[in-house]
Amino acid sequence: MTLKIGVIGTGMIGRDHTRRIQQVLAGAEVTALSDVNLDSARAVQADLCPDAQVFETGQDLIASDTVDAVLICSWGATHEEYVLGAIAAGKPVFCEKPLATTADGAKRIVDAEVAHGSRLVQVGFMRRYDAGYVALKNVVDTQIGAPIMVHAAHRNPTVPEQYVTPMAIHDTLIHEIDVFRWLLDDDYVSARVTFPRTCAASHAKLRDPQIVTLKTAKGTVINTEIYVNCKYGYDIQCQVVGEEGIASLPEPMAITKRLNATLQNEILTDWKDRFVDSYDVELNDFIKAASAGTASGPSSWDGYMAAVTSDACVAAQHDEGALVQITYPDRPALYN
Ligand SMILES: NC(=O)C1=CN([C@@H]2O[C@H](COP(=O)(O)OP(=O)(O)OC[C@H]3O[C@@H](n4cnc5c(N)ncnc54)[C@H](O)[C@@H]3O)[C@@H](O)[C@H]2O)C=CC1
Ligand SMILES: O=C1[C@@H](O)[C@H](O)[C@@H](O)[C@H](O)[C@H]1O
Repeated sequence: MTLKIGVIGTGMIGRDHTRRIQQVLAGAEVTALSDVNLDSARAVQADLCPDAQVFETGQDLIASDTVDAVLICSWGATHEEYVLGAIAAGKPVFCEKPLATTADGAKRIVDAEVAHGSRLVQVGFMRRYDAGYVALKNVVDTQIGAPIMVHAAHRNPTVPEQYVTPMAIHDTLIHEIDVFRWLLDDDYVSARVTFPRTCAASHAKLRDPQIVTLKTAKGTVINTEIYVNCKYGYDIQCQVVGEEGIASLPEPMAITKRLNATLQNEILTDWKDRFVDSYDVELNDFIKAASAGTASGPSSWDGYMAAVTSDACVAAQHDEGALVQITYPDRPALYN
């Protein structure tokens, strides 16, 4: 059976995921598209899936018989209504991060899925599918003893003018927030933010860089530097310090050059290239599970926990150096 997928939001990542489904992955095809900008949906239809139907609204797409499963790639603030719509229709749904822009919104999705009684939602936290993180987790789980500290960095060469201080959490750190819960099999209890001097390349509405310190229930302290005007490249670093040794995330593959009297290794500049393989693997996972009427991978609960933690980090941004406690309800049995 070929899974019929409807894509809501055909901007940058919606187009890229459509390309994946149409040209890279097996077992699914894009049969429907929707975007508030209908021209964008029509352009993706023309370029990648001429047989797909273009719907005026996302809710019409979700209700259509031509759609078995839904991919949500619209702006974050619109995710909640579409995920709730897909759950109400009983259709598996892949939702790009964030699951919702507020913790309350994410909790409404958790409650709806729990009431449905089985998993339908996968959140687009693709780093869990990255070969480097998977290898790192294997070493952390089996070789370096209990983790004590994590030192991490998320650096972008530059960001658009509309990127402001809280986005460093909601848009950027959110990947670390999720991947470290998974890597350490732990939950967070507190957050603290420190701002070094703002770099010259930033602007009045963006304090960049910033350092976020998260503490987990098992006592591990995670320091993550977010620096989105670092200029030199897109660079994701992660080092886990355990009782017996240290394990680091591998660098992406790069040719080492001896050239012009220097030893050189190229550094990527675009996050799309850094995680290109993991996007393929996460969507393949979605297609497999959705074809069986369910979902696997990062869950609504993970999306909710990321939202709760993001809110705490943003509160910590407003009170530099203060320790903000992180609390959440018990995890429903559906997510054990
Ligand atoms: N997992 C990852 O690494 C990444 C995830 N994302 C997430 O994907 C989502 C989309 O990001 P981009 O593609 O970069 O944005 P974008 O702005 O390029 O595309 C978003 C599209 O959604 C459409 N849209 C907005 N409101 C809509 C609505 N109510 N119904 C239907 N369509 C609507 C817009 O017209 C636009 O075409 C965001 O939530 C973002 O955080 C984005 C980049 C990377
Ligand atoms: O989601 C993403 C972007 O929105 C964000 O701005 C980048 O820093 C991330 O690495 C990328 O994966």
